[in-house]
Amino acid sequence: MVVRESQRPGTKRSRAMEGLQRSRTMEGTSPRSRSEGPPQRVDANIALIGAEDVGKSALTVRFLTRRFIGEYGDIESIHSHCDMIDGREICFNIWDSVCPQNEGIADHNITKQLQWADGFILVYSICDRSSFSVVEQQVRRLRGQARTRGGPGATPPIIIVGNKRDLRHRRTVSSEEGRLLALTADCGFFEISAAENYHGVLLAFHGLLELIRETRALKKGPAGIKGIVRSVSAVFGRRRNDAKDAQD
Ligand SMILES: Nc1nc2c(ncn2[C@@H]2O[C@H](COP(=O)(O)OP(=O)(O)OP(=O)(O)O)[C@@H](O)[C@H]2O)c(=O)[nH]1
Repeated sequence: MVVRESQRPGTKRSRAMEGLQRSRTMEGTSPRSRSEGPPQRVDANIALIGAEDVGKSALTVRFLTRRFIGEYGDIESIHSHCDMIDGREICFNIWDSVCPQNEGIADHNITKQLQWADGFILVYSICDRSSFSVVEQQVRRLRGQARTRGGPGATPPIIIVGNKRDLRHRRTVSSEEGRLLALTADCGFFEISAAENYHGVLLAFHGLLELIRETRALKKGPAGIKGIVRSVSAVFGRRRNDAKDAQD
């Protein structure tokens, strides 16, 4: 397991941009995926978004370090985590975002995140109804922008996470509401607690990884067929030309 950490404390926003730059570099320098046949390393860029204080950093840190440390204001940032899963090296690049202050910034952020991310984790707190509304808006915004950019089905996979399950006695959003939103928006759904255990957090990240891989495989499908058609045409085109040359 490799966990990369920045060397100095910084604000969450600046740390996110550092992470963005670092993970782009990582993609560009993945040695095996470029030169030695089938790629062994898989990069998965994941953006965590949601309202303030829902536990985005707590979930990120829990996934990266297995620990829950309670306060996340000025800690050193941790953005990338590589692990062997099913015999493959998987590098998670995690963008732990801040909640935008207004609609304009929210739209701008989503545009940038859509360009970068392979998948999204939308987080709300089960004790904070307004954070659930934020997730509803974010799903609409993501779907809307992705449709404009790339047609239907262009949104990267999304997992909705209801966090702070350990505080169920203070719950204001039921599990059914979370599940229903995920069902209607065609997203995965997990209700977990970053504070309580690591396993649920792991399942959510790995669930998203699975969806990212499926999406990539689907994207490759038609291109693969096009590639075969192109090679067949090239071969037959060459044969026709060879035959013509032979006749001349
Ligand atoms: N009880 C409980 N508290 C949690 C859980 N996850 C996070 N917290 C607490 O909620 C507070 C906010 O957590 P953060 O991880 O900083 O939330 P955030 O979404 O990154 O917040 P912003 O950076 O403000 O957007 C902290 O005090 C955490 O300790 C959880 O699963 N259960």
